[in-house]
Amino acid sequence: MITWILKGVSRCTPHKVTSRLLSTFHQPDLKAIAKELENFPGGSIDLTKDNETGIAVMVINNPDKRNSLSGKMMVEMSEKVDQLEQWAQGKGLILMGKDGSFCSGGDLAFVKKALHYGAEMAAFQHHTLTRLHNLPLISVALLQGHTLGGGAELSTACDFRVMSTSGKIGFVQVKMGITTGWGATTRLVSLLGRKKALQFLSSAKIMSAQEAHQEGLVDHILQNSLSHNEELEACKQWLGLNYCNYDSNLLQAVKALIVHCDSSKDTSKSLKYERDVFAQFWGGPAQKAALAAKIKHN
Ligand SMILES: CC[C@@H](C(=O)O)C(=O)SCCNC(=O)CCNC(=O)[C@H](O)C(C)(C)COP(=O)(O)OP(=O)(O)OC[C@H]1O[C@@H](n2cnc3c(N)ncnc32)[C@H](O)[C@@H]1OP(=O)(O)O
Repeated sequence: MITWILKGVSRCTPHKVTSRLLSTFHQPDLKAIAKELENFPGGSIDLTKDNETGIAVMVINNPDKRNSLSGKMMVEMSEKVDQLEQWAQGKGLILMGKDGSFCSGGDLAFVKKALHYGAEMAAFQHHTLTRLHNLPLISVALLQGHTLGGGAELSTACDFRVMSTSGKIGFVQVKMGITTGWGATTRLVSLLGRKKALQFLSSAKIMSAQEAHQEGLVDHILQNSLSHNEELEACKQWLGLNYCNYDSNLLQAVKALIVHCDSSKDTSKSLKYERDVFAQFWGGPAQKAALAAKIKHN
């Protein structure tokens, strides 16, 4: 079982909203969690770095399951973020899914087997996605096809979101009987303010590209009728021409400055609160009912 360094209190009964639980866990043992997550196989996270353009592409590769994330993929994403943190020539990053879908959230096969494991998984994802968000690279999520649940959460860990005309995005967590587990509430409030975060998260509304653009969640909509590969090229151009024109040292300094100035509002408390609330609903009756209902969000 997983090692946690607990501060004073022991782990409480899940699914009860108690203020006691909200201050339970501290300092998760991420190595131990990674070892456990690796037991949930499927898919991969693939990274290519182009030293000439300074643009890397990270691909969420699990197309048979609409690029949902297995435990193993969560670990691989963390390892790829390690590599990007060390990339001296880097300027930009595109995060995308394989074969025309961005990401449909957690792999439901993993979710069903990991219903005892929400707090650990959320702690691991918070650590990875905070580091992704804070990379010294200008990051864009290329949203093709569906971006759902945890996938929508992933997209908020990038600096920008570029979407296909036919793309759809929805924070469907409440429909799945849970709250956000991968840090999207904290990031959405900071990105778009309380009102919009509340609208997205409480309605579970699935937005078209036009709607998401109007709401300010999506920064750019790609031209219609491009192939998946052409959309990637168009996204690279959008990123390259707008934001990657200058020397990598300078651009990395600009991004690091922004992260530094922004970290004056430390998100660690808010993320911790977010994962404590998530852990109370994860594995609870509402989630079990949603899983049994085999909901499709298209
Ligand atoms: C743990 C994080 C948590 C969070 O914090 O939010 C989550 O993310 S919970 C997961 C939320 N996501 C879902 O509930 C997705 C459910 N799936 C759908 O809504 C639809 O499948 C789709 C994503 C809209 C795609 O629809 P469509 O294009 O019509 O294709 P299919 O429905 O036929 O899907 C193809 C294939 O892919 C499987 N699939 C899709 N998403 C997942 C997933 N998240 N986990 C596992 N498998 C997934 C789907 O079951 C199909 O498989 P087969 O039936 O075997 O072909």
